[in-house]
Amino acid sequence: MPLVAGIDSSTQSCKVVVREADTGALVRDGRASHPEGTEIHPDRWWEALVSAVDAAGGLDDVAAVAVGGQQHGLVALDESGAVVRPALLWNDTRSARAAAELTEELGPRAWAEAVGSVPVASFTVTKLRWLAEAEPHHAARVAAVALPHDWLTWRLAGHGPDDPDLEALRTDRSDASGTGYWSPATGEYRHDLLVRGLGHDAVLPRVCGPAESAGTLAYGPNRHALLGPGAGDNAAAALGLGMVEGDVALSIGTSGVVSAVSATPAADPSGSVAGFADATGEFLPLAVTLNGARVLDAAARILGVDHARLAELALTVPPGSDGLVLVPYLEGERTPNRPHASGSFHGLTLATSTPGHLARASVEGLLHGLADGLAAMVALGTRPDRVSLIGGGARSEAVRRCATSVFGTSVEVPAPGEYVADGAARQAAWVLSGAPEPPSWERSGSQSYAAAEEDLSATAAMRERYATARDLVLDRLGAGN
Ligand SMILES: Nc1ncnc2c1ncn2[C@@H]1O[C@H](COP(=O)(O)OP(=O)(O)O)[C@@H](O)[C@H]1O
Ligand SMILES: O=C(CO)[C@@H](O)[C@H](O)COP(=O)(O)O
Repeated sequence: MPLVAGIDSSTQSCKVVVREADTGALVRDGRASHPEGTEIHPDRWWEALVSAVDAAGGLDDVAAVAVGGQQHGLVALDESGAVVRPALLWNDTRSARAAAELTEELGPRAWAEAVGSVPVASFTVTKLRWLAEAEPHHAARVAAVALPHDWLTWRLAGHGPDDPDLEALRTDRSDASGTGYWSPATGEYRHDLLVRGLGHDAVLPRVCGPAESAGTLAYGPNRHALLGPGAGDNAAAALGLGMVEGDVALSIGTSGVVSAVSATPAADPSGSVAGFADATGEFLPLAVTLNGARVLDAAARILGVDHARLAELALTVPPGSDGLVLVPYLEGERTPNRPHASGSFHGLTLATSTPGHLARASVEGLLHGLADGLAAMVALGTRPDRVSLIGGGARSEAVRRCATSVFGTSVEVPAPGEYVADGAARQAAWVLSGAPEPPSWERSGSQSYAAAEEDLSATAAMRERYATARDLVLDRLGAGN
């Protein structure tokens, strides 16, 4: 039976799965860490990919490969195929002023109509404007602009400084829709918006269809495997989960993401919802926070405990943390657009000054950010029939249980796994099959967390208290200068 590989080059690590193309059965997997930071040379991603592939037993026997990846990161290439400067990642907020300028120039409604989203600092077009203003010598050298997954796919096809064919760059609809210069509604690039950011035109990766081959692998001895077009990580996760309309995914990775499959493109002039495309030919409106699982990492660090103990502590305290609220803007925030904000605890009393309260308020704070995102999606027409929790943070028992009270609904927790890498593998199998639909792969082992009566009765008051606290935050010292 042929094998396929799926790769997830995400913010904190690279993960590889090798699966049977027909059944989706897991054959082997591997992972490797990425360095910390919001500015990373793409060579570090390549090195991690090579290590993760080695850990997964190599790619010699696979018939197709696809790459899912963190969205938006700016990979600027010169004429010789060299990377012009380290990539600015989706969670690098230095382009916040450029985002505000660009939004003001056209107006939020025009941006939403043109490209489905109002650009915030995460979007590639704002990073290009920052580059043009702050490092004009680098901007002048830019001959092509790619995203993390486009660049890795290009490298897997054997390109790079030794074979710098910029015209061979490929991407897909889902990741192109996070650039700020591609329209999910028309399926066309807006080179005028690219020029508005960068100051001049550049080669952009050709946008492949959902199951179109992006070329052939040139990695080690394997020169015959097909390359899939890849996808942005959220669209890859949707494919890995087999999401259909009515499914909402809450992903708690480095980012917090609420996403839902839709048959129509979204265009939200308020900027809360990004109107992205998915990896199957449909659309994937989503709302993203900068503060996902790292809020849990920070709370565990403050308390000097590991994740398991953090969860135990959190679950000693009732829903609503007796009024203690964390506004979790530890990295600034993207939804709402507050790139310079810092985090704040509100409602501290002698009674709430306990490790348990701090733990539960931290878990609830990150979930409130996602609940606000879901509310914005619902206002635009999303119908959440089933809510699933994925990403590293979903491994926490406290996240699972607190989610029922913050969201006021039951949640599904799919069996712990690498759904972005799985989605990339499923895309690879789809490309290999040449069929009109992706292969149906069975998924088992979901757990259901039902909302208890006392959880549900706390929801409205908690949401209201969070909404009051949400606006009472200080900017980070020195931020925005
Ligand atoms: N059991 C756990 N409880 C809470 N957080 C966890 C747990 N396991 C992993 N994490 C957190 O999940 C994050 C990594 O999740 P992942 O989805 O792989 O992120 P990304 O895709 O952004 O690289 C890390 O911040 C890590 O600390
Ligand atoms: O910016 C977005 C989507 O718009 C993020 O979802 C990134 O794509 C990073 O994802 P993770 O590494 O947190 O999974």
